[in-house]
Amino acid sequence: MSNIKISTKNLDLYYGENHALKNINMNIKAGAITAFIGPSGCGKSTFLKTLNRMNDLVDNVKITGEVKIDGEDIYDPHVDVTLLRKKAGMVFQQPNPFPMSIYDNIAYGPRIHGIKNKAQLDEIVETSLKNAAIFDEVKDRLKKSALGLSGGQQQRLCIARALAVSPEILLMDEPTSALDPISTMKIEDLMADLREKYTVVIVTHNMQQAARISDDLAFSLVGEMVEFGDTKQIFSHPQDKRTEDYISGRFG
Ligand SMILES: Nc1ncnc2c1ncn2[C@@H]1O[C@H](COP(=O)(O)OP(=O)(O)OP(=O)(O)O)[C@@H](O)[C@H]1O
Repeated sequence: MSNIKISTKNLDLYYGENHALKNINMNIKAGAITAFIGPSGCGKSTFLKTLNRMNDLVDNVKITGEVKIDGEDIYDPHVDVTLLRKKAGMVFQQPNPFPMSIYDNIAYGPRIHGIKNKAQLDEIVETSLKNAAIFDEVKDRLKKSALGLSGGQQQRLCIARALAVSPEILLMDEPTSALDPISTMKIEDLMADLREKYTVVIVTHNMQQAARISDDLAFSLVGEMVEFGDTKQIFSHPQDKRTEDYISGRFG
């Protein structure tokens, strides 16, 4: 069990009357890529957001059960949510760079966490951009606006921004769905590089992408986790007829 980074037990989430997550029990491995697939509205994004308490920001949410990261209950009242979100960073579907320079986008998080030294910030900016495989494309324009980058570049910048605060977990909500195939490939290559160093949890509508990049796969339907396990195993021998129907395109 020592390589389990995130675990949920009897996790239920309600938006008002809407029972959006139903008794989710799973163990997410450290240093692996875990992908979530399932039809629109089945609760993939909701689940992802329970892992760094982004749902706290939504009115009328009720969460019961347990979510643990490194064995610690993240819903314990003593948890520092800012530190939790530093540990579990998020990348969204639409690239969302801040309206500021490329450099400042990356330095923003470290500055908030108290790093003021210029040399140290320079180092973090360069390393983060390199780790997100975008440094060479932007190194001569670090002081220019991030909004001048292409969509694919903006998304890699957002990944660099997430990496800049030294997270342990990356939560990625359909990170390539707004991107062209070449940018998608670059992000997939990047995720392969990030594997092992980070625990990556990704929501994707792209079944081929899930098959290509993930180690473990979860398939959900209307809030229920239908099947969860080794990606290759699920694609070759799904245990549940509903999973089989979904991955073979006979569903929805
Ligand atoms: N902020 C919210 N307030 C109320 N209900 C919500 C909220 N966010 C999501 N829901 C509801 O919870 C359910 C799950 O939504 P969620 O966005 O998690 O699904 P999803 O699987 O990520 O969908 P998609 O693939 O379309 O992004 C849906 O019924 C949705 O309408």
